Amino acid sequence: MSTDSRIDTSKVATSNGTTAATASKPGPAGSLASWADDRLGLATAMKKNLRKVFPDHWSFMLGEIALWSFVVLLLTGVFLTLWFNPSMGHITYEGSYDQLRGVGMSESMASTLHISFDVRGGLLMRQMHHWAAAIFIASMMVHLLRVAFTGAYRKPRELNWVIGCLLLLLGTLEGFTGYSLPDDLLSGTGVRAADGFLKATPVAGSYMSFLLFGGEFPGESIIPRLYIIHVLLIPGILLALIAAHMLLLVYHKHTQWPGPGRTEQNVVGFPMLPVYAAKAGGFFFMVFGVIAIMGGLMSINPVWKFGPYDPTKVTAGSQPDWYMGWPDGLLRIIPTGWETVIFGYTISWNVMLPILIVPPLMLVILMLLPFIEGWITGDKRDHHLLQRPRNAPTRTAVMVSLMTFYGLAWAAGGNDIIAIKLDLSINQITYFMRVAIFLGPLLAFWITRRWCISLQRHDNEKLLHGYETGIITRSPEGAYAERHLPISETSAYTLTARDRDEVYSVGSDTDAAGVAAPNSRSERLRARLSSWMYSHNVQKPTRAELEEAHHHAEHEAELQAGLDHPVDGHQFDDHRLRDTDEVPLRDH
Ligand code: HEM
Ligand code: HEM
Repeated sequence: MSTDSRIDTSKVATSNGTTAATASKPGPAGSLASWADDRLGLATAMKKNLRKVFPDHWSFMLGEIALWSFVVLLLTGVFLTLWFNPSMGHITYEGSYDQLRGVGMSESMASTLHISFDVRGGLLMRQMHHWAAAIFIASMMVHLLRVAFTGAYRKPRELNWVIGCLLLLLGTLEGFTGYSLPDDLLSGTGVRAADGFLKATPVAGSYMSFLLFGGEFPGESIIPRLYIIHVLLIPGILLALIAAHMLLLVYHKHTQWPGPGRTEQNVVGFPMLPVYAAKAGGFFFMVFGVIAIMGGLMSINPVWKFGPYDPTKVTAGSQPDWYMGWPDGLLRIIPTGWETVIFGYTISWNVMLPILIVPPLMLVILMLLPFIEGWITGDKRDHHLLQRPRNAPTRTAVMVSLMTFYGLAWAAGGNDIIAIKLDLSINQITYFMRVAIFLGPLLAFWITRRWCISLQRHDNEKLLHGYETGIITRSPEGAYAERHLPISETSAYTLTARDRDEVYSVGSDTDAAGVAAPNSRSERLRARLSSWMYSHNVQKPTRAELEEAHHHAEHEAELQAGLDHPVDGHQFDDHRLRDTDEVPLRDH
């Protein structure tokens, strides 16, 4: 309190252009704060933001895991730079790891071994860095799914979604450049694959490879270059984008789940200070702690077992880091020999499709999702209340379909491991995957959509007839019936807190003078997509239906009078439900 009022007073003094002394004499911290505020004017902004309210839900911590694991990456990464030597200069290893003594290797590999065996806490830092990288990218992906499945990417958060997609891309590249640095057999195999992918680019491929490697592969420049990309270029861009991501988050305010008292206009939650800051701070230490335990107890990337890179060797069962697995999987199942020769240039479809075409296409599709959805629905309203996945069956199904494609491609990346563990032929796995990668996503789409629609139907059942109690009663006529009791007020609110779907329809194709309306073809497409998107969705019951069900329930209760639990007739009272007949404002 006292700091607040002091900051306030000094602000007034500055804006009046006077240097009048403040009412009470500030302590050293207060003076410093006033001094800084006179020059930076941060007090007003800080005051507003410290009172900022954040809604609470477990799924909102996924973005935080990404944030805190990134901080761990920065901290451990800086430690590693103190000892890591990004040089391809050739030396003979003479360090303390017995089995590799006398073996020729690059200085970067030798320094990685040095960090692992001779630097105090070095192996812990390396392993923490590597585990943090795996967790960073995993948490980003699950966070992305949370955002997509709840419709949080709708207006006005589309740009933050796009920034998120860029973060995912850069995070993946950062991971790849990172595990290429030690120059062990596994990382060298990855770099050689990257060289092959570059060279598969039509026309410019060999020039690009020559530029990146500073001549023929592997050359002497690649590790120092990847090092600068890894410790300076990408972290710099990541930091800037994460800052933009957070600023937009504060500007838009966080979304919230619908519930009593929560509207599109307010945010219900805890203030930044003291509650949210304490929770977030505590959560940082938990993420740090988990990564430290993993780094301390679980071995990851034991480069001394792989040995130094040698272009003539590839270990059996080499696997990239998990997030690189899916393009590798596509590469493993694509039929070989798909090539076209045009004007003497070879176009290698078998490399281009799985690496240069499909993954970038997936990224573009991902980035465009909110824009495509917004265009089809014609919905231009701001959305701050989240949707349950079942209430957007087509969106949910599209996401599950994309996940299935990703999952199958990822599993194909481990075809050798699956073959060994399950004692299968690698060819059988390859043939299976070639079919599954097309059929799986379609099937997943269909099942998910039907599943969501069934859940919607189930919700309506609960609203109209209450929940099944499991109590079976027998009427005087001998008929058996299950007792239904009304659901709780909060559940009733949650189930009705959604808008009706409005199918987009095209007006007349021609105007009064018979002139074709502009874009009528695209408008027709939009209307068709919109009706496909919403078809079969179950809309929430109307007020009339609810009242009808309510009277029916009361009637039943009267009939069953004398039973020990009277049926609560107030389930559908007005104040307990969101107005079910509310028609959302729509601006096409
Ligand atoms: C470096 C990686 C990332 C960090 C550190 C990060 C961090 C965060 C945090 C802390 C939040 C608020 C808490 C929460 O909703 O979980 C958030 C929200 C958000 N993030 Fe991320 N995120 C990252 C990547 C992504 C990705 C990959 C996407 C999607 C492609 C994304 C899209 C969003 C959106 C749209 C919101 C607003 C959600 C809402 O208000 O409900 N972010 N992010
Ligand atoms: C999103 C951020 C980052 C990711 C995903 C990431 C990922 C990785 C990975 C997977 C490795 C291989 C580790 C191993 O040897 O097992 C690595 C190595 C390394 N990283 Fe990072 N890193 C990130 C940020 C940073 C930053 C900010 C720095 C330094 C400022 C840094 C410095 C290093 C160094 C020096 C190595 C080589 C040391 C070694 O391999 O033992 N990293 N990184």
